[in-house]
Amino acid sequence: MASKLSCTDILGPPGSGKGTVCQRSAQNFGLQHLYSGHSLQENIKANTEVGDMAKQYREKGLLVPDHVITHLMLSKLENRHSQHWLLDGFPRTLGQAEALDKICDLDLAIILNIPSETLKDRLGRRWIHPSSRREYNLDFSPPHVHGIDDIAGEPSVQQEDDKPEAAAARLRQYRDMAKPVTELCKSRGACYQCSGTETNNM
Ligand SMILES: Nc1nc2c(ncn2[C@@H]2O[C@H](COP(=O)(O)OP(=O)(O)O)[C@@H](O)[C@H]2O)c(=O)[nH]1
Ligand SMILES: Nc1ncnc2c1ncn2[C@@H]1O[C@H](COP(=O)(O)OP(=O)(O)O)[C@@H](O)[C@H]1O
Repeated sequence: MASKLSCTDILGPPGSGKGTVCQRSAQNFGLQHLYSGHSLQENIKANTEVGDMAKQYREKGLLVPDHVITHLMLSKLENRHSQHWLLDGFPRTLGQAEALDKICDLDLAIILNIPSETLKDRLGRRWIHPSSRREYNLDFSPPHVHGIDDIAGEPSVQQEDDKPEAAAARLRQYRDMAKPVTELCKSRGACYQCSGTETNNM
């Protein structure tokens, strides 16, 4: 039987800094960063069937159905078997975690615990250049000119699901879904919990 994949998982609510931590870790340790939000965004851009469906869920701040995201993510993981993966945004439900568990040995789960007021504040200040997905934060990593992407010189925008109502729905959903996922990850590998309000100090 083929050996299982090897992966590290970064878990946390929307705005907790998963993407920021993953970008730094992928660069510093040569890991392959796989980000579920980005994979869905690629499909939205390419107008695929998955993309059309994902767009509707995203705009309301809802998770896309398990079978859709699981199929998308597992097919990417299985394509590059020799790689050590750094997973960002997946799994988010127990169903996703169980599907991943069948093909992947979890080396480490890093869980980001950030106070909800900080999360709301960060999401409200996150702006994105749509075509490159470059991210800015009005305090933490501001662009040179407000609302303009530093490299393309084009407008950056606030995503629909970072606006207050959708962001609040996403945070509520995370609270409802996260516990069994973190419990499964804890039972499988080393688990490191980071708490605080500053990514640079975690
Ligand atoms: N003020 C502040 N903003 C941060 C910090 N760490 C990350 N951010 C910003 O908060 C937002 C959410 O971070 P991100 O890495 O995208 O989180 P994710 O949604 O969990 O992937 C982004 O706009 C980041 O630039 C921090 O320590 N302080
Ligand atoms: N593992 C997942 N399961 C279901 N939906 C997902 C998953 N990952 C991303 N999504 C969808 O994409 C949206 C944006 O996710 P993401 O870009 O990871 O946001 P954030 O960085 O704010 O946590 C989610 O609100 C959800 O609709």
